[in-house]
Amino acid sequence: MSPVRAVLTDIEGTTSSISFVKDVLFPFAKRNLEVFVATHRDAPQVRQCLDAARELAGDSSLSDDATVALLRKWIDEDRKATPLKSLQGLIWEQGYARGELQGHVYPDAVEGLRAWHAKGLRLYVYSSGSVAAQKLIFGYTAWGDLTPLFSGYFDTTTGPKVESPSYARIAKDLGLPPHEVLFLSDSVAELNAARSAGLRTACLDRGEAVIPAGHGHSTFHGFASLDPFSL
Ligand SMILES: CSCCC(=O)C(=O)COP(=O)(O)O
Ligand SMILES: [Mg+2]
Repeated sequence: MSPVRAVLTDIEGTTSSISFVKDVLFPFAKRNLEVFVATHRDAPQVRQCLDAARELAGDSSLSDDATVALLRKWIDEDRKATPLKSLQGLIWEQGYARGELQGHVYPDAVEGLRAWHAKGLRLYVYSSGSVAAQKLIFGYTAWGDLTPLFSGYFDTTTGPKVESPSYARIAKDLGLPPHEVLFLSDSVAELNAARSAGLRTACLDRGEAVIPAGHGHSTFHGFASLDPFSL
């Protein structure tokens, strides 16, 4: 079988802690959403997010205030809705720029990504967080800006992470046969979808969440023991 040429990685639970996303990023967005929308409601990107949220909710007559309330509810429910994810990215951008947020990346993930990049592997991100948010979490880390390691980013505009056509689309975009792409995630539903599209897969079990047994994906507790060339 031909070797792995690219690694496509999830963020939350894979390169970065679930707790950082759920206990730091989401509350930050929830806390700042109302003021952010009030301050930027005329910016085209913000208007577009609000309109798209109303459309998703099936109620184009929702006021901005009601839409903000709905978005706050979606944050609590961890909805992977594209307009919510775009707005979160815009709010986090301010937090990173002001030094109120620092992107969490596990030290073993930093080392692994650097080593694989140095060996010529192409690295990509696929997260439910918007591409802008992905660039921020890797751009503002304790190790500095890690974004030069990555060749590209994919978010929910490519498709849901639990649907196999999304992975087929990404492999096509990379110009690689699916089996030359290794997908890393802590979500069995995502790994199953990637495997159905023909990608190689590895499950990250960092002990932060319960991962059901019997899924059949090679499992690793961090990047240190994970050699993409041996999978
Ligand atoms: C880009 S950091 C924020 C991640 C995020 O918003 C999220 O919902 C987690 O998604 P993932 O696909 O990385 O599990
Ligand atoms: Mg994840």
